[in-house]
Amino acid sequence: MDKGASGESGGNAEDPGRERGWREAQEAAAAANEAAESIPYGHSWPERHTGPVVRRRGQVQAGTTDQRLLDSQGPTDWLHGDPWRVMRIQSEFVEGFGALAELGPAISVFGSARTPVDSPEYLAAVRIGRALAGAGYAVITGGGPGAMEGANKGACEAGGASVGLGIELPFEQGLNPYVDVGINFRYFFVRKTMFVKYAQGFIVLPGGFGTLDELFEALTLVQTKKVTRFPIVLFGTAYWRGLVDWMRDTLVAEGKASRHDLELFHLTDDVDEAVKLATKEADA
Ligand SMILES: C/C(=C\CNc1ncnc2c1ncn2[C@@H]1O[C@H](COP(=O)(O)O)[C@@H](O)[C@H]1O)CO
Repeated sequence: MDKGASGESGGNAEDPGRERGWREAQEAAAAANEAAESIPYGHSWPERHTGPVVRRRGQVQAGTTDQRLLDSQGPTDWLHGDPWRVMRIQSEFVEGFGALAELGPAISVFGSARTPVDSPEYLAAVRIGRALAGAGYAVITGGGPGAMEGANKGACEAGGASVGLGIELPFEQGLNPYVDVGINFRYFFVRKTMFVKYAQGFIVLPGGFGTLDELFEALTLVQTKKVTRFPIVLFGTAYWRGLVDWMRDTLVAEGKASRHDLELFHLTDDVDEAVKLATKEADA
């Protein structure tokens, strides 16, 4: 803001009428300020409302939010504080919702970032992406390499919508070249909301911690009925068998999950079956 244009006081030296009007407005604002801070609503304590926040007694801050915004030239540590982070988090939701709201039916495909390009798993991801595009579904991945890239490649080459929801990581990777709509997120939890909110189901290829995190987030959401009608397909029976056995023989056997929870997901090695299972609720 160019404060010099109207002088340091904020008045207008070339136009005495405007200068007087401005000063009167300032005085009225100051009086209102003071009144709000001293005897509001008949109470005897100072009170100030700033949006939904009420401050009373010693917690009342001087000035108004606008004043603090426009006058501030002080330290910049607020840039790194939580209130500012909340704005960034909010803006990530806004950007994500804005970019994906009109995507149409979609399936999120997860899998290892380390799957080699020349592996059967990469090829399976390509085939899954292609089959989903052929069935009229957009493919949403984490936008990274490996299985994510395979699924985006299949979708992109088949003319489908290929979406990558990237994540800021210490080792910068960038979105894979087959992503046609890409969003880079700072926050995992915002990104995870998008995977669920804009997909009708999940297909999960073999993967590590990141993939397991996404799988168990989805399972928890379905188990707790936070999402309904949301198929989860584990692709690669040999890879997932050990985990499923452990769920049955340990989790369920020791009463940490119900027998019915094992019905919250499907297991297959067949691309067409994976697509059919993942899309069945949306097609129903
Ligand atoms: C590890 C390497 C690159 C990481 N780059 C990633 N880019 C985007 N998304 C990622 C990345 N790494 C993990 N993810 C997310 O987790 C899932 C895969 O994690 P996993 O531990 O490999 O199973 C994946 O679905 C993403 O959403 C260098 O190769």
